[in-house]
Amino acid sequence: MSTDVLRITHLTRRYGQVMANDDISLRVRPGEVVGLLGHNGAGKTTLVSQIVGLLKPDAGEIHLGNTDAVRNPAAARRHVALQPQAQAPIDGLTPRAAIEIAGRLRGLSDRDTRTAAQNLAEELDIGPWLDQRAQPEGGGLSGGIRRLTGFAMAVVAPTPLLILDEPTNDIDASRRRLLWDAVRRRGDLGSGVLLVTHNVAEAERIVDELVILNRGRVVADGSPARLRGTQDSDLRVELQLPPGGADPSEDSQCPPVLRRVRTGRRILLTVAAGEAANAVAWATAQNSAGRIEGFSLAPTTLEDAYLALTAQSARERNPAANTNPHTGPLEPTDA
Ligand SMILES: Nc1ncnc2c1ncn2[C@@H]1O[C@H](COP(=O)(O)OP(=O)(O)OP(=O)(O)O)[C@@H](O)[C@H]1O
Repeated sequence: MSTDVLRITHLTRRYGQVMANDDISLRVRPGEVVGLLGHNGAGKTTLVSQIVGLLKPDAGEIHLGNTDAVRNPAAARRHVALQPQAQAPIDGLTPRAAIEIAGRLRGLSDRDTRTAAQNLAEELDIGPWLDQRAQPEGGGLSGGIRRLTGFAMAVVAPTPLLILDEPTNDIDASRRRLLWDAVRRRGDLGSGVLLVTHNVAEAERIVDELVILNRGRVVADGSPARLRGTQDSDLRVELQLPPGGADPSEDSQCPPVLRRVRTGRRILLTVAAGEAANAVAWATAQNSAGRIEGFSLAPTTLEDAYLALTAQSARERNPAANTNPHTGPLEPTDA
């Protein structure tokens, strides 16, 4: 008997010549928030579609609890709630009606549904719009309120597995924070959560584990601290190059660099905390000499590691390539 709410083993799915999912294995345990990160076209939606039974794998297994989701998708769907990347089709409804309909479809009583809708409106701060009707072509309600309503529809009745596909799209900064807290709370209340996102920096705060997909493959997985791969005290020096500028951090005067990633005209250097003063002095000199347009110093984040990992994977697959679909032009050089 498995205790995992989701277990995927050696999952493979092609579209013609495109290997959309290539031998993917991952698991989500009860109470765990697992972030699934990847560039556009990395294979995230293909993976989610197979978990919820909308697409058949070419090979591999998917289990939701002890239910084989490939053989028995209808039974598996009872274990999972999904907030898809597309906006929920709620035109003609108020958020309250949409959330209550979702609750009833999930088997809640009328009374429990009403209470759940009210509580979610408070948790997500959408009370003022709860009885405002969504109109066609985006009228009546903003994209952010529609997105939050979609989240509320997915979580109105707890499920063992919750899948959220880019849940923060369109949402303003203050409500985004409420939403991240609400996602974390679903994990703390016992659901396993698979969180699909591009937002590496914000996801880092709330996930227990991360799986990084690159061109259909898992290129790294583990806790944010492990994937960051640096000491908590390490610092990031970000350099902004002038148009056509060369990377000045290759010169011998630059303090020792633990990791170096270039995305377009932006260069991210990871340096040890003890090198902070040297790094500032060196960057100030580069700035005065016009080799960079500006710089900043900040703690390292998972984004630095993510960019380095996906760049490394792209380089291994195609040593001649100089681009990465996530970041655009990229010339990574890991120190
Ligand atoms: N119906 C389809 N027919 C052919 N190719 C497809 C189809 N759906 C997806 N693909 C291809 O499969 C790969 C994975 O796509 P997928 O939509 O799963 O990526 P994604 O990580 O969800 O991207 P995004 O972040 O842009 O939503 C891409 O190369 C995409 O072009």
